[in-house]
Amino acid sequence: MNTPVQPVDSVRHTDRMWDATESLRADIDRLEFLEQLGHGTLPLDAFRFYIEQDRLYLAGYTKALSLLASRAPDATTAAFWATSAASAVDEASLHESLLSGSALPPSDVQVEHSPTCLGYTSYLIATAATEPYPVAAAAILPCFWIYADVAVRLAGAAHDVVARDPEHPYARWVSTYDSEEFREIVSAARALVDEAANQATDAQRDAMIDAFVVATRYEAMFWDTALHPTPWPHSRMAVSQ
Ligand SMILES: Cc1ncc(CN)c(N)n1
Repeated sequence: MNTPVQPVDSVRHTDRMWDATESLRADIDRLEFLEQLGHGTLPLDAFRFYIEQDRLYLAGYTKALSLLASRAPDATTAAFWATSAASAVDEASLHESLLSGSALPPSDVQVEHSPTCLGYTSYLIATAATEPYPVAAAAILPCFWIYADVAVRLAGAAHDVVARDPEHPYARWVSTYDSEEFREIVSAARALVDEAANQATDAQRDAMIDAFVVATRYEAMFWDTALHPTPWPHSRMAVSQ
Protein backbone atom coordinates (compact mmCIF):
# COMPACT_ATOMS: atom_id res chain seq x y z
CA MET A 1 0.00 0.00 0.00
CA ASN A 2 1.32 3.45 -0.89
CA THR A 3 1.86 5.86 2.00
CA PRO A 4 0.20 9.23 1.24
CA VAL A 5 2.85 11.84 0.56
CA GLN A 6 2.37 15.21 2.25
CA PRO A 7 2.82 18.03 -0.30
CA VAL A 8 6.09 19.81 0.44
CA ASP A 9 5.63 23.56 0.76
CA SER A 10 8.84 24.93 -0.71
CA VAL A 11 7.89 28.58 -0.14
CA ARG A 12 8.85 29.86 3.29
CA HIS A 13 5.85 31.38 5.05
CA THR A 14 8.00 34.36 6.05
CA ASP A 15 8.52 35.01 2.31
CA ARG A 16 4.74 35.25 1.95
CA MET A 17 4.62 37.63 4.90
CA TRP A 18 7.40 39.70 3.35
CA ASP A 19 5.65 39.84 -0.02
CA ALA A 20 2.41 40.98 1.64
CA THR A 21 4.23 44.12 2.82
CA GLU A 22 5.90 44.97 -0.48
CA SER A 23 4.15 48.30 -1.11
CA LEU A 24 4.30 49.21 2.56
CA ARG A 25 8.07 48.65 2.54
CA ALA A 26 8.40 50.80 -0.58
CA ASP A 27 6.58 53.55 1.37
CA ILE A 28 8.98 53.06 4.28
CA ASP A 29 11.96 53.52 1.96
CA ARG A 30 10.49 56.84 0.81
CA LEU A 31 9.78 58.16 4.33
CA GLU A 32 11.16 61.67 4.72
CA PHE A 33 12.40 60.76 8.20
CA LEU A 34 14.65 57.99 6.86
CA GLU A 35 15.74 59.93 3.76
CA GLN A 36 16.79 62.89 5.90
CA LEU A 37 18.45 60.63 8.46
CA GLY A 38 20.53 59.06 5.68
CA HIS A 39 21.55 62.45 4.29
CA GLY A 40 22.27 63.84 7.75
CA THR A 41 19.67 66.62 7.25
CA LEU A 42 17.06 65.34 9.73
CA PRO A 43 16.33 68.04 12.34
CA LEU A 44 17.91 66.97 15.63
CA ASP A 45 14.71 67.63 17.58
CA ALA A 46 12.84 65.15 15.35
CA PHE A 47 15.53 62.55 16.05
CA ARG A 48 15.32 63.30 19.77
CA PHE A 49 11.54 62.79 19.67
CA TYR A 50 12.05 59.47 17.86
CA ILE A 51 14.68 58.27 20.37
CA GLU A 52 12.52 59.29 23.35
CA GLN A 53 9.56 57.40 21.90
CA ASP A 54 11.73 54.44 20.99
CA ARG A 55 12.98 54.21 24.57
CA LEU A 56 9.33 53.85 25.65
CA TYR A 57 8.72 51.40 22.80
CA LEU A 58 11.67 49.23 23.90
CA ALA A 59 10.17 48.86 27.38
CA GLY A 60 6.92 47.51 25.87
CA TYR A 61 8.76 45.41 23.30
CA THR A 62 10.77 43.76 26.11
CA LYS A 63 7.52 42.76 27.81
CA ALA A 64 6.07 41.42 24.54
CA LEU A 65 9.21 39.31 23.93
CA SER A 66 9.13 37.98 27.49
CA LEU A 67 5.48 36.95 27.06
CA LEU A 68 6.33 35.32 23.74
CA ALA A 69 9.17 33.41 25.42
CA SER A 70 6.76 32.09 28.04
CA ARG A 71 4.49 30.72 25.29
CA ALA A 72 7.19 29.20 23.08
CA PRO A 73 6.81 25.51 22.16
CA ASP A 74 10.22 24.41 23.50
CA ALA A 75 13.06 25.57 25.71
CA THR A 76 15.46 26.56 22.89
CA THR A 77 12.84 28.78 21.28
CA ALA A 78 11.90 30.27 24.66
CA ALA A 79 15.58 31.05 25.29
CA PHE A 80 15.89 32.85 21.94
CA TRP A 81 12.96 35.19 22.65
CA ALA A 82 14.07 35.70 26.25
CA THR A 83 17.61 36.59 25.08
CA SER A 84 16.08 39.05 22.60
CA ALA A 85 14.16 40.63 25.48
CA ALA A 86 17.44 41.07 27.36
CA SER A 87 19.08 42.53 24.22
CA ALA A 88 16.29 45.12 23.97
CA VAL A 89 17.38 46.39 27.37
CA ASP A 90 20.95 46.72 25.98
CA GLU A 91 19.53 48.47 22.90
CA ALA A 92 17.92 51.02 25.22
CA SER A 93 21.35 51.92 26.59
CA LEU A 94 22.16 53.47 23.17
CA HIS A 95 19.06 55.62 23.64
CA GLU A 96 20.05 56.57 27.20
CA SER A 97 23.49 57.61 26.06
CA LEU A 98 22.14 59.62 23.10
CA LEU A 99 19.59 61.39 25.32
CA SER A 100 22.02 62.17 28.12
CA GLY A 101 24.86 63.33 25.82
CA SER A 102 25.27 66.79 24.32
CA ALA A 103 24.71 65.85 20.65
CA LEU A 104 20.92 66.21 20.85
CA PRO A 105 19.08 69.36 21.90
CA PRO A 106 18.10 69.21 25.59
CA SER A 107 14.44 68.89 26.49
CA ASP A 108 12.65 69.22 29.81
CA VAL A 109 9.25 68.20 28.45
CA GLN A 110 7.82 65.19 30.26
CA VAL A 111 7.71 62.41 27.71
CA GLU A 112 4.53 60.38 27.33
CA HIS A 113 3.77 57.70 24.76
CA SER A 114 2.64 59.13 21.42
CA PRO A 115 -0.58 57.53 20.10
CA THR A 116 1.53 55.53 17.64
CA CYS A 117 3.97 54.30 20.28
CA LEU A 118 1.17 53.30 22.66
CA GLY A 119 -0.76 51.65 19.83
CA TYR A 120 2.25 49.65 18.69
CA THR A 121 3.42 48.46 22.12
CA SER A 122 -0.14 47.66 23.21
CA TYR A 123 -0.67 45.68 20.02
CA LEU A 124 2.54 43.67 20.50
CA ILE A 125 1.84 42.95 24.18
CA ALA A 126 -1.81 42.00 23.59
CA THR A 127 -0.89 39.78 20.65
CA ALA A 128 1.92 38.06 22.56
CA ALA A 129 -0.42 37.47 25.50
CA THR A 130 -3.61 36.38 23.79
CA GLU A 131 -3.06 35.16 20.21
CA PRO A 132 -1.86 31.66 19.30
CA TYR A 133 1.95 31.39 19.51
CA PRO A 134 2.56 31.41 15.69
CA VAL A 135 0.58 34.66 15.31
CA ALA A 136 2.35 36.26 18.28
CA ALA A 137 5.75 35.33 16.80
CA ALA A 138 4.75 36.75 13.39
CA ALA A 139 3.70 40.06 14.98
CA ILE A 140 7.11 40.54 16.56
CA LEU A 141 9.13 39.71 13.43
CA PRO A 142 8.97 43.15 11.70
CA CYS A 143 10.71 44.64 14.76
CA PHE A 144 13.72 42.56 13.73
CA TRP A 145 13.45 42.25 10.00
CA ILE A 146 12.29 45.74 8.95
CA TYR A 147 15.06 47.35 11.00
CA ALA A 148 17.78 45.16 9.49
CA ASP A 149 16.39 45.74 5.99
CA VAL A 150 16.16 49.52 6.36
CA ALA A 151 19.61 49.72 7.97
CA VAL A 152 21.37 48.08 5.00
CA ARG A 153 20.09 50.73 2.59
CA LEU A 154 20.49 53.53 5.08
CA ALA A 155 24.12 52.58 5.71
CA GLY A 156 24.79 53.19 1.99
CA ALA A 157 23.02 56.56 2.05
CA ALA A 158 24.57 57.57 5.37
CA HIS A 159 28.09 56.74 4.25
CA ASP A 160 29.12 60.44 4.24
CA VAL A 161 27.60 61.09 7.67
CA VAL A 162 29.44 58.09 9.14
CA ALA A 163 32.74 58.99 7.43
CA ARG A 164 32.53 62.61 8.65
CA ASP A 165 31.78 61.73 12.27
CA PRO A 166 31.28 58.12 13.39
CA GLU A 167 30.09 59.47 16.76
CA HIS A 168 27.28 61.49 15.14
CA PRO A 169 23.95 60.25 16.63
CA TYR A 170 22.69 59.22 13.16
CA ALA A 171 25.90 57.29 12.47
CA ARG A 172 25.62 55.47 15.81
CA TRP A 173 21.99 54.61 15.12
CA VAL A 174 22.68 53.25 11.63
CA SER A 175 25.66 51.15 12.71
CA THR A 176 23.67 49.57 15.57
CA TYR A 177 21.27 47.95 13.11
CA ASP A 178 23.58 47.55 10.09
CA SER A 179 25.68 44.80 11.64
CA GLU A 180 26.36 41.18 10.76
CA GLU A 181 25.45 40.20 14.33
CA PHE A 182 21.99 41.80 14.03
CA ARG A 183 21.42 40.17 10.62
CA GLU A 184 22.18 36.74 12.15
CA ILE A 185 19.65 37.36 14.92
CA VAL A 186 17.05 38.37 12.32
CA SER A 187 17.69 35.21 10.37
CA ALA A 188 17.27 33.09 13.53
CA ALA A 189 14.00 34.89 14.36
CA ARG A 190 12.77 34.23 10.81
CA ALA A 191 13.61 30.54 11.07
CA LEU A 192 11.57 30.29 14.30
CA VAL A 193 8.58 32.00 12.68
CA ASP A 194 8.80 29.58 9.72
CA GLU A 195 8.93 26.67 12.15
CA ALA A 196 5.84 28.05 13.93
CA ALA A 197 4.07 28.36 10.55
CA ASN A 198 4.79 24.70 9.81
CA GLN A 199 2.92 23.71 12.98
CA ALA A 200 0.08 26.23 12.48
CA THR A 201 -3.42 25.74 11.08
CA ASP A 202 -4.35 27.41 7.78
CA ALA A 203 -6.36 30.05 9.67
CA GLN A 204 -3.40 30.77 11.92
CA ARG A 205 -1.08 31.03 8.91
CA ASP A 206 -3.41 33.67 7.41
CA ALA A 207 -3.50 35.46 10.75
CA MET A 208 0.32 35.42 10.81
CA ILE A 209 0.39 37.38 7.54
CA ASP A 210 -2.15 39.88 8.91
CA ALA A 211 -0.14 40.35 12.11
CA PHE A 212 3.08 40.91 10.14
CA VAL A 213 1.33 43.55 8.01
CA VAL A 214 -0.13 45.36 11.05
CA ALA A 215 3.25 45.50 12.81
CA THR A 216 4.96 46.71 9.61
CA ARG A 217 2.37 49.51 9.35
CA TYR A 218 3.24 50.53 12.88
CA GLU A 219 6.95 50.52 12.00
CA ALA A 220 6.24 53.00 9.18
CA MET A 221 4.02 55.17 11.38
CA PHE A 222 6.62 55.18 14.15
CA TRP A 223 9.29 56.86 12.00
CA ASP A 224 6.81 59.11 10.24
CA THR A 225 5.28 60.48 13.42
CA ALA A 226 8.66 61.83 14.56
CA LEU A 227 8.68 64.27 11.66
CA HIS A 228 4.94 64.67 11.21
CA PRO A 229 3.59 64.47 14.78
CA THR A 230 0.10 63.11 15.36
CA PRO A 231 -0.39 64.26 18.96
CA TRP A 232 -3.19 63.23 21.28
CA PRO A 233 -6.28 65.38 20.65
CA HIS A 234 -6.30 66.63 24.26
CA SER A 235 -3.12 67.53 26.06
CA ARG A 236 -2.31 66.28 29.56
CA MET A 237 -2.94 69.85 30.84
CA ALA A 238 -6.37 69.97 29.28
CA VAL A 239 -7.31 66.60 30.84
CA SER A 240 -6.35 67.66 34.35
CA GLN A 241 -8.32 70.93 34.18
C1 LIG B 1 9.82 50.89 16.69
C2 LIG B 1 11.00 49.97 16.69
N1 LIG B 1 10.95 48.80 15.98
C3 LIG B 1 12.05 47.96 16.03
C4 LIG B 1 13.18 48.28 16.74
C5 LIG B 1 14.38 47.37 16.70
N2 LIG B 1 14.45 46.62 17.88
C6 LIG B 1 13.17 49.48 17.43
N3 LIG B 1 14.24 49.88 18.16
N4 LIG B 1 12.09 50.34 17.40
